[in-house]
Amino acid sequence: MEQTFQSAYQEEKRRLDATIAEIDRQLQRLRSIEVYTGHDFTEQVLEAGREEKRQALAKSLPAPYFGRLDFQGGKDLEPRPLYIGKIGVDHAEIGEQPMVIDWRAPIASVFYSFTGGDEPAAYEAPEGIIEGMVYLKRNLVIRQQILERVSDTFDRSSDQPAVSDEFLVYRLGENKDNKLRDIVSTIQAEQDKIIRAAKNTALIIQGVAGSGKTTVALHRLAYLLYQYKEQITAEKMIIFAPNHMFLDYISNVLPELGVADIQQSTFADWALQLLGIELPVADASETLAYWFESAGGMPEVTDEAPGRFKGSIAFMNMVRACVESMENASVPEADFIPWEGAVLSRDTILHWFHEEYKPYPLAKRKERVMARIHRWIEMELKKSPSATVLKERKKKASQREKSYASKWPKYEPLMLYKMMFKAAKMQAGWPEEVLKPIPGGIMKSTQKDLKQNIIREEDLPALLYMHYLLNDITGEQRFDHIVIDEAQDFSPFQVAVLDLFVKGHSFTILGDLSQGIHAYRGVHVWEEMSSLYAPDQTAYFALTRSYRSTMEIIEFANRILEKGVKSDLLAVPVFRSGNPVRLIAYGNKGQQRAQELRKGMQKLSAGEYRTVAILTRTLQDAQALYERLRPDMPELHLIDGAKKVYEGGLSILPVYLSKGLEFDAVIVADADEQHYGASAWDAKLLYVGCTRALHELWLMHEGPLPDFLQNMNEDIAVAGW
Ligand SMILES: Nc1ncnc2c1ncn2[C@@H]1O[C@H](COP(=O)(O)OP(=O)(O)OP(=O)(O)O)[C@@H](O)[C@H]1O
Repeated sequence: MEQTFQSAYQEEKRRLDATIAEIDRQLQRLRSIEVYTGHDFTEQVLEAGREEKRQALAKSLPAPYFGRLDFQGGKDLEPRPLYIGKIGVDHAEIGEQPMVIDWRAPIASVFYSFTGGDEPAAYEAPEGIIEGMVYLKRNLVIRQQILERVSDTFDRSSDQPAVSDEFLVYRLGENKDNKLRDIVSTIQAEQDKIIRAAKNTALIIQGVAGSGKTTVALHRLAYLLYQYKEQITAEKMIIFAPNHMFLDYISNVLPELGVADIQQSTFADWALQLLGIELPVADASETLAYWFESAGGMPEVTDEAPGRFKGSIAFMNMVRACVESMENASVPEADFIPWEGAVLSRDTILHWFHEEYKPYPLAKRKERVMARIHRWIEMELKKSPSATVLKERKKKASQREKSYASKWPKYEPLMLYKMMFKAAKMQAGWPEEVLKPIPGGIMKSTQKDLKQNIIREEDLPALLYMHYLLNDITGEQRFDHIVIDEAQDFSPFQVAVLDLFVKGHSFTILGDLSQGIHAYRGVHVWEEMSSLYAPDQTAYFALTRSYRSTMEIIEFANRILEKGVKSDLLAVPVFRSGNPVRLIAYGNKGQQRAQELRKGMQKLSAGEYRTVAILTRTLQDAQALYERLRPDMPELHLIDGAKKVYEGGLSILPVYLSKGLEFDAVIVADADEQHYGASAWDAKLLYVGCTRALHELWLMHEGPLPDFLQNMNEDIAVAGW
């Protein structure tokens, strides 16, 4: 065995040395060509191509590839070793197979989709489906040109050929720093299917915590840019994530994959910028405090919660009806009379507005009609009997034209939205039947907000929709692709409105209903989103394997889902065993709480763990504990909603802000009945908290644990330090 390994290592070392020498040779050759700075277009294009190649070669030099696949496909007479890397490198000789194949190339899909067995593997080449046999799948760790590890995931010549998780487990066992990483070397078959799914589909991905949703979505962007390079550009792709800290946390993955310039934003920031509204969105902490910090647990969520109501398709329809009724009431009541004796009848203007310019959006239509009126005036002026009369008429007409235009309503979303909620306007011809279903409480609170120029996040879909109806969005302004992360917190109206801003329903929508702790505004079932599309416009994927945590942590979290959330969306762990979860009762005196948490954190961070977090039930708790712990732990970071950068190291944060992040070790500060009640929502909060841990999870409590944490099997959880 050792001998086989040694010979494999030697073989790969030779191949690596040869590859590096060849890449270096190509790079030196390109660098020796003088950079063209002249004005000849053809030369400029050639120079751009050379520069792109120089950069690609330089980037691939430290670690040209990470995998090898021995594949006999199509007309091959014997298996060919294919080396797969982040960047493809062509052979210097024309006609030779590439030295390194880009991980996104069709043939590389076999490296990911092959799951063992004697059946032929297949991939979709431009010329059709190519079938073949896999003989070897090998993972290689290369750092700074040094071959560090050779690991065979599948070898048909071995006694029991089966695909092993050994290399994946090795990778998952590594500690994490403050940024999410790429996973090109260990993408799993079910993830690869999502990454390579067709562009013009609204993909909805339900994935358990730690199943790689965020990571997969980012790899999908890199894949789309490679596969559809003639049709799409990075600048026209956007990722929506819940907050700036999360965007910072994921900010390394795309550059690692060689992708730049993809837009990344929160929905609110993007919407406000597009609308040209300079007001900030109201601080969400009031809303969060209402739902997360209420003394008696979370208030009941109904469809009349402001976020649920204003996020519904019913509300979208109301907004449309309002804009339509505005259209009918648009044209000023009277005829247009530029001077006594000349009349442009209202009927003619109505005809222009409602018939001739119907294809244009409202704001454009108004512009067109006013321009037409202007042309009509000019024609009429030509009929003037004398220069003096002409002068007089010109002056009058210009004043009356301005005054007529001012009677025309302003087509501006915020103003229209305010009108929609203004009771007085309703009586003055606003379609009452449309507005009647707005629940009284929402009507009142929105009127109050708008009077004070306060816009909340849940108002944004309506404002965007109004913007769309008034101005339309041209093909040029549309995105090529949109990614929505943590989509369970998005509303159907948000997605429906974003659909107007993207070409071909090209979406990656990913989330986890079990982590739906913002259910007062998000979806409760995925059908709320998939029903927006015809069946052939959407596809649904479920990811059930969880890669983040050890088996013990995943099993522990599964029990919370089963018993507390009553969900069957359970996670399947990768075979990576660690320590059992610890359930630790605080010492007798309540004031020892801070000391014991400090002790816990110090124990966990003394070893190899680089990121350790304390998760509290509320922000207030996190702030108070931070103040107590900081004097002895100056390296501790407090994460509140306003934080823009995730620094890693030691953190303290409320559990609801931990969504999307991960830490080597997690301490849940108050996992008792008093802090987490019996509701499914409390269980979801704890589920989110527990699933943040990669290697170690401790739950501290004072008094009894909630029901759903009791009677855990000893293999999964043990009591005490
Ligand atoms: N195929 C894989 N190979 C190696 N690591 C993986 C793989 N898939 C996921 N991971 C790792 O699992 C962890 C979880 O990934 P990610 O954050 O993308 O999951 P998620 O489904 O978005 O999680 P959550 O919903 O819990 O926030 C990350 O550390 C990621 O690197």
